[in-house]
Amino acid sequence: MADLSIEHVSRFFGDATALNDVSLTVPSGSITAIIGPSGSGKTTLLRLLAGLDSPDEGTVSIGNKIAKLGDTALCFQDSPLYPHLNVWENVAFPLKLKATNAADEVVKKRVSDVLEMLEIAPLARRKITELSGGQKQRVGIARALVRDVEVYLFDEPMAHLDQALARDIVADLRKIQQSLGLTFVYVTHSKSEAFALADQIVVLVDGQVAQVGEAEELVEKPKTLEIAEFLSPTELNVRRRGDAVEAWRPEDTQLTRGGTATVEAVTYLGREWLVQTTEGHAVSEEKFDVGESVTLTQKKVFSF
Ligand SMILES: Nc1ncnc2c1ncn2[C@@H]1O[C@H](COP(=O)(O)OP(=O)(O)OP(=O)(O)O)[C@@H](O)[C@H]1O
Repeated sequence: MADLSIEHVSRFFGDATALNDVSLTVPSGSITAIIGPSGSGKTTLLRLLAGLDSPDEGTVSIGNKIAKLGDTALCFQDSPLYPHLNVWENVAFPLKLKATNAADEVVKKRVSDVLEMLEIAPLARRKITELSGGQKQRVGIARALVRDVEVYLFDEPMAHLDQALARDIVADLRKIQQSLGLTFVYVTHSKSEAFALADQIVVLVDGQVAQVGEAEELVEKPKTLEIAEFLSPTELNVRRRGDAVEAWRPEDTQLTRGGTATVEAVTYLGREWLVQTTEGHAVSEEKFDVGESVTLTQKKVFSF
């Protein structure tokens, strides 16, 4: 297994620059998540890695060879499954295409193993039309993982699933990747999926790599206001003084009763309350009432 290297890759569509001089290494045997605002170039990058599109500038290589179609397996949010084939046949399909060099027994073993790992072995004989959304997506993932390739690519595979289902599948994916030492590139809108899965997270902004790091590093030391805003679970508090910008998360803001700020709105977040005041937002374990006077104390401030 070899590292995937993206070197000085740019992709233009007419006047639009979808990717601008992107360089990145995806270490073999690890998961790299690619996150970023809508339109930042995530899907464009993944299509280049899959060999479905070519860069206008730069190279994508695996080890010391330029990557080509077939070196990677791609799983989409709505992996198109063949409705006339059952689960087993759908998963075996990519291997059957190569049947000339894959013996029947090898195919059987590989398909059984993958169905087992994704906990869909009992569904092997079911028709695709008889599956739930989550089960279908497990079949789509199985059909990518059944292939023996250098890198597995995922484009928003959980986009249409509810959070609990997505969490279960993400946990299984992580287990499979770690036990087999596979290399994954995983594009997602979901920060929590990226945090749960990835060894390395790449933040793309406007077609450029804005920051690369582990989850904690990105959350605690965002390089730009845009990254801090993107990664904050709730709307950041921002103060501008000339060119200097300070920002702090509502989660890092303590709220006490009495003071110069007035509570304007209160939203229940599940376990805590988002309290919006005339002097900024705070997340509090205690409930405050609209109209109350409060004081906000910042526990951690980012300066940009
Ligand atoms: N085939 C195309 N023709 C023209 N412009 C394109 C094409 N594909 C992508 N773009 C543009 O390139 C930019 C990056 O698009 P891309 O789909 O890669 O972003 P994304 O980060 O995946 O977005 P989203 O999160 O919304 O899926 C966007 O401005 C998009 O409009």
